[in-house]
Amino acid sequence: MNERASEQKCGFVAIVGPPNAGKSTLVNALVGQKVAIVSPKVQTTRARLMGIVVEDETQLVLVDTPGMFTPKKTLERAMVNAAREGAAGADLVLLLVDSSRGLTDELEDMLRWLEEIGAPKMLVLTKVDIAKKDTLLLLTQRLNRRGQFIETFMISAKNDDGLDDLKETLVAAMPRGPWHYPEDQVADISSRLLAAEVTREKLFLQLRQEVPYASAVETETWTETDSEISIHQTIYVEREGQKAIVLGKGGSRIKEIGTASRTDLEDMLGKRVHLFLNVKVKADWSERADMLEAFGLERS
Ligand SMILES: Nc1nc2c(ncn2[C@@H]2O[C@H](COP(=O)(O)OP(=O)(O)OP(=O)(O)O)[C@@H](O)[C@H]2O)c(=O)[nH]1
Repeated sequence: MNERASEQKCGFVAIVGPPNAGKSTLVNALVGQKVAIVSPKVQTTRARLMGIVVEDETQLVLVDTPGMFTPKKTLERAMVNAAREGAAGADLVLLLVDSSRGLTDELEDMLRWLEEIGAPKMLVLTKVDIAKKDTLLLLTQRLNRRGQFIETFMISAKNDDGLDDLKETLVAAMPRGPWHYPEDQVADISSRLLAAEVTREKLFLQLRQEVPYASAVETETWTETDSEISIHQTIYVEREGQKAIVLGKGGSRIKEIGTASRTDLEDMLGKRVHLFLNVKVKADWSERADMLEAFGLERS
């Protein structure tokens, strides 16, 4: 422990909210680099990921949770559990609500769910850059009427609006205590898992309809020198037809996915990356405990 340890503050902030509310985008913006994957499709985030922010003597551990929804399959149950665990152990819970969308049934379910969580809660209205003023004000009023939130913020992660204020408030709310992570650590998932998530983000960005939801990515090997990293990943899909879609005509789609993922990985890792992608059909991957564990999720 260093001599500043007695002045240190550290706490966990759970980021919860309906699918697509902008949770991962906020985590990345506060951390200042990409630690969570983002796409316009709902349910992109599957595991519980942590982003770590240091501000003077305070370490904020942001727990990015999957968007909550009604689970049907094993994979979905594991995602909902990951969100619940993230909120249960937190010092503070931020409910993120897409302010361009208004009050939805999904949000109502979530408000009821939050009532059972003991930690103090703050409301964060996201995407104010695309919200209508009337919708925003009405939504704020209706959500605050329930008396659950100790503070309300309006932010646009896209325009960097309201983020400093939010960060300052979070820092002030953290309890005294030693840091949980080394000073230079920005995420608590392994590089292998993060690399798999980056490729999965490209599947979400480049493929339509059900294919991204039927896909999972595993990093199989990782070989690193001072200047280069060789990564082999397997993309699992559920059916032959989906494999053909991921590969594309003459392998063109998988090539594009690989290039996009490699470019991001090189930026994130600061080294030259050689990325090798392989596609396999495994019909039941989302029901198999061993596979969910390999993708950073535990079975419910
Ligand atoms: N206009 C605008 N779009 C935003 C903003 N923040 C996030 N988005 C977009 O909203 C979409 C969803 O963002 P994510 O950060 O993936 O949302 P999420 O809540 O983590 O989603 P799940 O993984 O489904 O739980 C993406 O297309 C983002 O680019 C914002 O401040 N303004």
